[in-house]
Amino acid sequence: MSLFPLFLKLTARPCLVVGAGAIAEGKIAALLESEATVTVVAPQADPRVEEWAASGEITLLRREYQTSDVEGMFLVVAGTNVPPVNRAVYAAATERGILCNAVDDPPYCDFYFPSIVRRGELQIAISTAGESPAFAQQLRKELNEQLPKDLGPWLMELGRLRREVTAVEPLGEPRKMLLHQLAKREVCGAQDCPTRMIAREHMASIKRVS
Ligand SMILES: C[C@@]1(CC(=O)O)c2cc3[nH]c(cc4nc(cc5[nH]c(cc(n2)[C@H]1CCC(=O)O)[C@@](C)(CC(=O)O)[C@@H]5CCC(=O)O)C(CC(=O)O)=C4CCC(=O)O)c(CCC(=O)O)c3CC(=O)O
Ligand SMILES: NC(=O)C1=CN([C@@H]2O[C@H](COP(=O)(O)OP(=O)(O)OC[C@H]3O[C@@H](n4cnc5c(N)ncnc54)[C@H](O)[C@@H]3O)[C@@H](O)[C@H]2O)C=CC1
Repeated sequence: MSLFPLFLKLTARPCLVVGAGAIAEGKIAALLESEATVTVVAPQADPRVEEWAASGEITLLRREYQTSDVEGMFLVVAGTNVPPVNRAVYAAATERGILCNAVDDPPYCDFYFPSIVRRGELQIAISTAGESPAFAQQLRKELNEQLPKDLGPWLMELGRLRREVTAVEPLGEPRKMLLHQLAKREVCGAQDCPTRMIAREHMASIKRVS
């Protein structure tokens, strides 16, 4: 199987989660993290899901799923403990061209959830295409141990510098080389960091010329 990897922008996109137990809860948390507009339908909801509903972070429909729930959705996750329900959700979504994941039921998934290592805006998503979710999880833990803890703030600063550079330096080889230089991670303070000094000098020389 050859899966296509991508990172979706879900901000304000309507997403449906069917089920509100332990498994659904993790999916809802991930969708909220991506700023999706989340509707959950389930007769029984775990406490954390009830909290999200009470604080207005999600819309919770306290009843059994019905086919029309998928109407207008961008993405659907079927995470009940009743496989035939999950499969019916998948069928309804598919009929309407909506992507769906029936949790832990690969033939009824248009996409799989990856294992994620995260540092701020940096995300490393691991997929084994369902060959071994346990291995995906173990690799996540290994990478998490190895990656520096402060990569998130460092990347934010790098992004800010990159925007400064791209605002003044036109597209081309010198700009590319400078950005590669900046992206080399040095263990040093922000002010005396050689890559930042290079950037500062370069920006100053651009200003002197113009
Ligand atoms: C295909 C996929 C579809 C999907 O659900 O998206 C799927 C399917 C199945 N998982 C099963 C079992 C387990 N899943 C986990 C854990 C995770 N499973 C996740 C994703 C995926 N799981 C998708 C493929 C991902 C990939 O391989 O790249 C992760 C990465 C993300 C997430 O779930 O959000 C998350 C780790 C997150 C993390 O910690 O980083 C563990 C580990 C544990 O629980 O300790 C076990 C037990 C050990 C084992 O089985 O390996 C079973 C058998 C169920 C049964 O026994 O009946 C099936 C069904 C089947 O294989 O047929
Ligand atoms: N909990 C776990 O650690 C694992 C669970 N799974 C599988 O994931 C699935 C879900 O597990 P849990 O979240 O633990 O189950 P759960 O029992 O905690 O929650 C099930 C949820 O589905 C809802 N539901 C049931 N019928 C429904 C319907 N007709 N319409 C809408 N909602 C409905 C319930 O109200 C409840 O909110 C199960 O198939 C389980 O086998 C797989 C691996 C691990």
